[in-house]
Amino acid sequence: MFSLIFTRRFSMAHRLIADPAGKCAIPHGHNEQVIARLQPVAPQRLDGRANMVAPFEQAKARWHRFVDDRVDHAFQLGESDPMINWFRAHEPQRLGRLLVTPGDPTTEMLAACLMAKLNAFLAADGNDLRCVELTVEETPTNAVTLAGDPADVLPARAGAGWWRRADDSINDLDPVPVALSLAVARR
Ligand SMILES: Nc1nc2c(c(=O)[nH]1)N=C([C@H](O)[C@H](O)COP(=O)(O)OP(=O)(O)OP(=O)(O)O)CN2
Repeated sequence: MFSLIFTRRFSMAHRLIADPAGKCAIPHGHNEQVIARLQPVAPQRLDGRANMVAPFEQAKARWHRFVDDRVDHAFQLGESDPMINWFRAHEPQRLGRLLVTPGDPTTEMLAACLMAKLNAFLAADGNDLRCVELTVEETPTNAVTLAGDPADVLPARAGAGWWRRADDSINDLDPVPVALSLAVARR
């Protein structure tokens, strides 16, 4: 069966606090790549005319828009990271730029959330493609690949978070009242 493979790069920052003594508990950033492998839900022949599984531009447009507009330059934090409350108190207008995960935002967790999100987009668009494998290259020397169903590897308590919704959300934080965020932005 054919696979369509799309790569997008993005910048991010995160910190991993499960090991409070680890070097990764200090916020730091990476320039990463996400590589998605898409396959048709059912095997299909080339039609002998256009001979495409799907036009590249059509298959990747929604996904790359999400990566560019929402994942790029997001700050990734675990749901119980106290820095979330810091943003609530001091920069609520930036809460929407926090990508929040169940537990630490490791490369494994990001791969599972991004793969689930991409499949939510594809299903909602009525697309006959699904992401069957997704790789996040955290650094030029470290990468994580996930194949299969992200629901099988996400923590059992994770439930239905932003990664299951076909929208631009990257967290499930309560929305900040507009008046408050404008007031803080003016400070
Ligand atoms: N299984 C995982 N292990 C680690 C992750 C991860 O997401 N999954 N992440 C990190 C940190 O983000 C760290 O920034 C990267 O770790 P490290 O390999 O130490 O990075 P370096 O670039 O410094 O590696 P060198 O090859 O030694 O230069 C840690 N672990």
